[in-house]
Amino acid sequence: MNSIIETKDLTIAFGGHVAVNQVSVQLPENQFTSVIGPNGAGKTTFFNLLSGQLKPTSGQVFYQGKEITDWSVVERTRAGIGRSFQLTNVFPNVTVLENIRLAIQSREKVRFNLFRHFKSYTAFEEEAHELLDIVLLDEKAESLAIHLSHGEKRKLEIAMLLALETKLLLLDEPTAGMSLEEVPTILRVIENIKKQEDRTIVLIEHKMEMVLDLSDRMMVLFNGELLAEGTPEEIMKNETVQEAYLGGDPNERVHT
Ligand SMILES: Nc1ncnc2c1ncn2[C@@H]1O[C@H](COP(=O)(O)OP(=O)(O)OP(=O)(O)O)[C@@H](O)[C@H]1O
Repeated sequence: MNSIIETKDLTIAFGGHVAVNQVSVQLPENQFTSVIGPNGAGKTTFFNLLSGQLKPTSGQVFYQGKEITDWSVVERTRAGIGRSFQLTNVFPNVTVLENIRLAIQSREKVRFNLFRHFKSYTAFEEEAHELLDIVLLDEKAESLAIHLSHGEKRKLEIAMLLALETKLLLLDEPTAGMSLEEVPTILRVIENIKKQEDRTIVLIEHKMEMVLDLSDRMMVLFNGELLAEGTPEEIMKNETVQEAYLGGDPNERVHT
């Protein structure tokens, strides 16, 4: 199995506090990996190190076999690493469809060269509808982005990542702040993306039970360290994980 991203002894310290401590892990291509761990375990910091928002104190990051430790966020984005952010590139007073179309257009502009023809406006729109279908948002295509619910905004954010042809989607707790009714649909969106070739999802989730069935792999962070990595089954059986994360009770899956 090829790894899309790999870290070697990845470490970052803020002052005296080591937030990510010597994490060495390989995340396989075209799989869905969830990153779990209690508050302050270092999950978001680990993501920031993968996306380039933070530079490590020591250690390395490799993407598709190439070392990218010193690459900027922009370089990583261009290479296909996309981090979900709170809709910083979304135009609130523009329709959902237009937002996606503009993202596709900007992607094509970056790639434009003499040997490639620009896609037509209709082709952009068709692709935008396809992406909205994947994130279960096509019925809101004509709504202004500003009018979307919290959950719908998260879906739009994911569609934007897809529009930019992101290969590695780093999703930081997409279910956070969602209503109970919205949570299952975001999980269905993840299932839809999993069916696509050339997409790898790595997702931070606080509640292990939420992603247990969907995950191909899981990695558990605890106090900045990688406690375990493996299939959900392996993680559930792992005694260190049970003791540290689940308080020693194998039936107690949910961390709150
Ligand atoms: N910029 C920073 N400066 C100082 N300390 C930081 C900084 N960013 C994170 N930390 C600390 O690093 C540790 C890990 O934080 P991080 O946000 O990565 O954890 P987390 O697992 O994502 O937690 P949560 O589930 O609460 O989001 C915490 O103790 C946090 O206070």
